[in-house]
Amino acid sequence: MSAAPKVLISDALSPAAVQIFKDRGIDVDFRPELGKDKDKLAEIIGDYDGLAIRSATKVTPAILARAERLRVIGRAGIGVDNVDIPVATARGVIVMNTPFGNSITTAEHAIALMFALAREIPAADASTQAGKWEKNRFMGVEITGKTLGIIGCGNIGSIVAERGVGLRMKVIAYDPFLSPERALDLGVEKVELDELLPRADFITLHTPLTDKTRNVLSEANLAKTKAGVRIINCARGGLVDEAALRRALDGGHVAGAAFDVFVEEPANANPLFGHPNVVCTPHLGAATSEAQENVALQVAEQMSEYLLRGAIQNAVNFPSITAEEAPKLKPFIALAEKLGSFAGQLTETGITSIAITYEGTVAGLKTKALTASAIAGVLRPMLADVNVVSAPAVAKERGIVVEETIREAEGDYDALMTLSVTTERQTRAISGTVFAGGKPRILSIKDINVDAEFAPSMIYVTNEDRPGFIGRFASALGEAGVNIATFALGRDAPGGSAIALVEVDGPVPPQVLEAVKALPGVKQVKALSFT
Ligand SMILES: NC(=O)c1ccc[n+]([C@@H]2O[C@H](COP(=O)([O-])OP(=O)(O)OC[C@H]3O[C@@H](n4cnc5c(N)ncnc54)[C@H](O)[C@@H]3O)[C@@H](O)[C@H]2O)c1
Ligand SMILES: O=C(O)[C@H](O)COP(=O)(O)O
Repeated sequence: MSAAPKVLISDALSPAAVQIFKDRGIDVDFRPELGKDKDKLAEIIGDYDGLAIRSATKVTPAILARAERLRVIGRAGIGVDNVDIPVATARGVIVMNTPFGNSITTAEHAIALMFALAREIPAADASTQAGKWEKNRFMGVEITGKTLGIIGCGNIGSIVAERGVGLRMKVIAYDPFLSPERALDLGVEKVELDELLPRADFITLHTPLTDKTRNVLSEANLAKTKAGVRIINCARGGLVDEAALRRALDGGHVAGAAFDVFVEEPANANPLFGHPNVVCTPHLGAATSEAQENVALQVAEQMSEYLLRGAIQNAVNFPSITAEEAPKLKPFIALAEKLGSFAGQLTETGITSIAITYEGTVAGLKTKALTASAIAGVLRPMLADVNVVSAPAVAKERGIVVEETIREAEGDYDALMTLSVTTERQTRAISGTVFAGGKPRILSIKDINVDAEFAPSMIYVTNEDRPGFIGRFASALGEAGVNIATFALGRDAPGGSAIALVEVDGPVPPQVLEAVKALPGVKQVKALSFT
């Protein structure tokens, strides 16, 4: 029996996660202090199959380089900007998050910060508790009837929008991906950024930090805002130019700012600190017991399902596969991998494209996962480290075009998969199916029908279809002491091109291949191996 998978929790997750892992039979180490100790994390990460994190753990290329066993990173929360996704993907590590578990809590924090700004609650609280009773110092603004401008109206932005509507605000939103129907449903007016900036009394940000959203509130855009605007950022540091915002606050154009997230975190110093109209919290957006319980339970379940059953949910670098789909996919993943491996082992020049056609029942499965497996199979003979997660990215990086076609069953088989690999010299196609019992089977090679199973040790021969070849071929193997286990033959036409696919017991010595190659009519000979 193989050893139980091992998971490291390197961030302050709810202990509920530990219990889930234990209940599922997974070994778990709860070391929340490691999120801040990258050297120690690098030292021990090589022992783990899974890593569960929040935002304190930075999963850098240096950490990933030491993570030899790592199969999955689970983010108990939404933002995965603390994980180097391309490097994780290239190393075949699934990265999953919990996209909804803390949305309500974070939206509530944005609303709480909006009220804190409108009524200067933190400053009034400090003054009152200092015994000052400054009743005339704090003059707030009403929320009702004000315009709330939302930048990024996804999960959290939408909840903020609903709350804003409930507070009798006029809600406008800038989000290129917000459909007019969804805006109507939410009671939100969809606007362009240049319209939102001068209209909003309160602006709240709810986009991820990307190259497009970085500094969305730049100096120039801050200058376009309405005088007296109040700005709330509960999404990510870097969406607002902090230094420019400080100048706008000092100059009085911006009336207040409430920030939960900062360019540098932990934010021990920041340009916004010390301004009387600034309210700050230390990245508390997701910090409620409800949200933390939600994300911890969810991430532990998702990681366990992947490590134990191969089910993939909420991965940011691989298509989802449910626990029900995983066993149905398994034999086709093996078929895709083996078809790819067949083509990959025969390929000697640069690959320009890989095309996969799915016919019949297999077309209804998660073909993206099958395609990824086929690509991994093609590339592995050349790049040993590639796996099903990293393969699509590796192919893209190498300029290999990947095409997927899905169609109804046309031939004799309920499910048929055909893989064509085009190189600088030729296109080679191979088809297969899965027989009862889950066994992958080859059905045709280069449009020639051949019926064979994949075996650990095989010899593939293409030759001219002439009398006497089979006898000479079998004798060559027999004389070299190579025992034939199964023998599959095919040809396109009498006297045309023929194929022999032979399963042998044990590895094939190179001199045997040479001897076969020297037989009359032989065009190509190759030893293949399928594990
Ligand atoms: N402060 C916290 O503790 C906390 C907690 C949870 C989430 N967050 C952060 O909140 C952010 C939003 O989370 P979500 O769950 O709503 O994500 P989401 O993916 O559901 O929504 C993001 C929205 O931003 C939109 N968007 C993308 N690029 C845009 C652009 N250039 N301009 C305008 N809109 C754009 C998208 O279309 C999408 O609708 C994430 O960055 C997340 O990490 C912070
Ligand atoms: O993206 C998120 O989910 C939030 O930023 C929460 O981060 P945290 O888990 O570190 O509180």
